[in-house]
Amino acid sequence: MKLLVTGGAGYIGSVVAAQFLEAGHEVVVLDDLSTGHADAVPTGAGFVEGSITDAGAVLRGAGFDGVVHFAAKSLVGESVANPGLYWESNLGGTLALLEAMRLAGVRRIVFSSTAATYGEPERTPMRETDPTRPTSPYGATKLAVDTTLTVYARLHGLGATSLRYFNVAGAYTAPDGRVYRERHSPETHLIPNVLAVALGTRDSLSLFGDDYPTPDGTCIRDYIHIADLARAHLLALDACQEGRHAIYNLGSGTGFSNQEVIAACREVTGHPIPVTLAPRRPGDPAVLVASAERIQDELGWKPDRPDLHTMVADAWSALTS
Ligand SMILES: NC(=O)c1ccc[n+]([C@@H]2O[C@H](COP(=O)([O-])OP(=O)(O)OC[C@H]3O[C@@H](n4cnc5c(N)ncnc54)[C@H](O)[C@@H]3O)[C@@H](O)[C@H]2O)c1
Ligand SMILES: O=c1ccn([C@@H]2O[C@H](COP(=O)(O)OP(=O)(O)O[C@H]3O[C@H](CO)[C@H](O)[C@H](O)[C@H]3O)[C@@H](O)[C@H]2O)c(=O)[nH]1
Repeated sequence: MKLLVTGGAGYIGSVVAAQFLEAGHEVVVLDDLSTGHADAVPTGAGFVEGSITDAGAVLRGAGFDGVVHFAAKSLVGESVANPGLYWESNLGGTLALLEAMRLAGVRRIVFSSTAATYGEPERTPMRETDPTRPTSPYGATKLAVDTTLTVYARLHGLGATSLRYFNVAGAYTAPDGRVYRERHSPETHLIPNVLAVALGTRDSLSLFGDDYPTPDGTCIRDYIHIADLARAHLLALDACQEGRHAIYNLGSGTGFSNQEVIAACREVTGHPIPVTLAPRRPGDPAVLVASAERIQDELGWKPDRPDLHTMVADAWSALTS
């Protein structure tokens, strides 16, 4: 297939683009480099520097079979401070992309949705049928795109899949030896921030809260290895059916507390990793753990690397090699 990968210069999009190339597909990356890096675009992919609002010029008459859509603003805190930017980029940008697809006759899309569409969970593990009450504009814009995809599938015959990622971690080494790793600036995610202390680029890890109703008082999250997550996109694109919008959670199904993550990082790096207790971060639910049963049942996906130690070790070796 000939595929457009929006956001393919970012952490997740670059790995998925690499895996699609490995599987023999033709890939063009569309990325405005607002948070991504041109040198993350895999060798062999075409690259257009630009916004998803200009997707029409790329798609028109070019024979694309599908779009894999990662391009988005994705910082919860920034979305609270500047919701307009999130509605404009995430919902407005995606509407422009969907219209460009409709006009160019491109019939399949796989979309990066998020656990943040659910908000505070009513039960654990979380299922796709659970209520969606996002607690941030970021989660709300992603949910609005999910809803729009349902409508485009029903009214315009689009084949759409939303993958609701939980906490993506680790690094990917492609068969050609190239290493893809997380490079956000600012970095808000826990594992890269903990590893930055071991690397010496941060003095200590600010731990946001230790008074949550969990066994050790710190938040619990469901980490999924970037290689496992990326593989799900290939299955999802193959399974897209015109007129149907499917939604799948993507997590490993096991929760680890922030303290357990820090302990795993100490073990992998051999560094004591000093921690400074900080106030809770607004909007952080105590526990987010996925039920990934639906994608296991319907697409046959299951994680090969659910072990937290492996994710941390892969992230660490990508940082230090
Ligand atoms: N990292 C996670 O744990 C996580 C969890 C849930 C969902 N997601 C979603 O996955 C996707 C990828 O996340 P990531 O961690 O790789 O982020 P990232 O910031 O590394 O990648 C996003 C890419 O999109 C590009 N981009 C942003 N807006 C654009 C626009 N308007 N036009 C063209 N390109 C644009 C950026 O330059 C960047 O290369 C996002 O949609 C994010 O919301 C990520
Ligand atoms: O320096 C840090 C960074 C994070 N944390 C804590 O570590 C946990 C995980 O935080 P992350 O920022 O790594 O991940 P989130 O669970 O907040 O968010 C991620 O997963 C969400 C869904 O679960 C959304 O999809 C979101 O886009 C994605 O970044 C939270 O308790 C957070 O407060 C710290 O204590 N210190």
